[in-house]
Amino acid sequence: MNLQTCDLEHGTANTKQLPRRTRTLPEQARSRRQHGGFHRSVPTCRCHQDLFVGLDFGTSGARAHVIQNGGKLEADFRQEYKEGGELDWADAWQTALWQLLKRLDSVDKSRIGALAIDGTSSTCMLVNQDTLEVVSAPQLYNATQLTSSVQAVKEIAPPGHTATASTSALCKMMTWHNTGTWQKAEVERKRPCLLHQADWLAALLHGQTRHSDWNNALKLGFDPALPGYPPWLMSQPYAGMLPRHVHAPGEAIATITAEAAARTGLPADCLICAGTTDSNAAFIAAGVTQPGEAVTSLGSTLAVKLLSETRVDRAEYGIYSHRLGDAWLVGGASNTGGAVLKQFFSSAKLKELSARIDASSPSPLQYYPLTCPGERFPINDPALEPCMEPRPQGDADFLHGLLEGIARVEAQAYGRLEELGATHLTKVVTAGGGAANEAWTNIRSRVLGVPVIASPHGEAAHGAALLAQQGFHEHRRLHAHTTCLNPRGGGGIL
Ligand SMILES: Nc1ncnc2c1ncn2[C@@H]1O[C@H](COP(=O)(O)OP(=O)(O)O)[C@@H](O)[C@H]1O
Ligand SMILES: O=C(CO)[C@H](O)[C@H](O)COP(=O)(O)O
Repeated sequence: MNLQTCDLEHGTANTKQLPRRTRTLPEQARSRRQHGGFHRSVPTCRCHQDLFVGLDFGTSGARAHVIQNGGKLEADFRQEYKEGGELDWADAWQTALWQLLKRLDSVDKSRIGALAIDGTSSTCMLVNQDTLEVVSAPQLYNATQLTSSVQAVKEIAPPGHTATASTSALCKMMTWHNTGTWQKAEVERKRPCLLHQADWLAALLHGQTRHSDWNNALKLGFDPALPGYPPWLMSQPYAGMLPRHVHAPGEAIATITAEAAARTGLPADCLICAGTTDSNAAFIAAGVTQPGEAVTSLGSTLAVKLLSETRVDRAEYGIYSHRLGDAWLVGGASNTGGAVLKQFFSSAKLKELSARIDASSPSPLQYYPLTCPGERFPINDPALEPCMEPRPQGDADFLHGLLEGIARVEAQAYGRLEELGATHLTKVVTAGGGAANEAWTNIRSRVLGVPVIASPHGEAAHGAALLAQQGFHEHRRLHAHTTCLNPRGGGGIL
């Protein structure tokens, strides 16, 4: 496999780093044509800009990583979502965005050259494409759609396409179509369009409303191999709702708007780059480059990504392939994970009980830990019931059963990928909150039968920052002497 790539660490071509991003010239030309090309204005040397920001919007909170050229951590922050009964997710994310950017005050913001955002996959909403106001409540990554919506997608998409999964962004678009949501918004002149969580948060900074990335758009039906939307999707009556410009992750979209620059203190020529999803960002942060190596994101949920020489898309198992440059990240996301543990134990209790577990001995308990009925992968069954009974007397034994149960789901996941033709698993690098648990790491290594290590950079936000760094250097290479400025006083389409 061609791993000739753009080195995420140093922004230069390298033969050992992640796969190089490719965009077809027609697409680039089309993009510029649609936007009348990019504005040449006062040249900015950018040589002073050597810091890059990654923002990760996960399930339990948001994080910011600021890195120096080369990837060394300059600063990092975590921002919990504001508490609230019926959490207004869009408001919670937006609040966390401005809070996180405010906390960058401790950094020399004039040195920040670019920023990228990752979010949870297929989390999306309808927004007003003129004002970015939210038109329909966000549907989260694990929100199972109406059977009628899923059936309608299965009638238009190829068999096994990831968009046919009951939680896909396309099934959410189909729900908004079948319930007349977008049509009603049109009549009310709310100019609706679909954006993913990461797309929308980035749009609040760059002011453009129809942009997404290969990874976020995958479960909407975007085909990263083209790259583009397939004819079966473009012929749908709601095709006009879809993001018009789908970028390779990390590609510079625009410079920050004047309003956002004034609000955040970021420099007027700060590039806002296309983002990705949280588990792809975690993969990038882990620095995995060899086929057969994999990254398990052990956060609120369990998402696995295997660097494979072959693409595998089998929605009946919840399996899909993301593209990263010329490589395929084959995997899926389970509803099991840390959120189940959080139902029973605080992080401190998890540490205390984990230290009492003998990881070398298998737990006799046969659990399938879930917070509620419904599983996406490796079993794609919206009605799958949790199995966490019988509960033993001792909490340490109970936790051992839960950790072992989640490890078995992980092993079943990787086993399924190999059964279906993905590259043989040789090593797992762990990201997310669970990576810190040594006992769990040892349990997982025993159950998986391969070495398991914690990612050197366990936070997805680090991967997003590497994407911003890559986008900055790529943009600088393409526009060595000029910087496009947003017609609204910030940055426009590049
Ligand atoms: N020591 C630990 N052992 C196992 N799981 C842990 C530990 N500490 C935190 N977690 C789990 O990590 C999860 C949070 O990880 P994080 O990567 O922040 O998740 P997300 O981004 O999906 O919200 C929580 O669900 C918590 O249960
Ligand atoms: O479960 C999730 C919530 O954290 C992940 O965002 C998501 O499902 C993983 O999907 P992808 O592989 O497209 O990144």
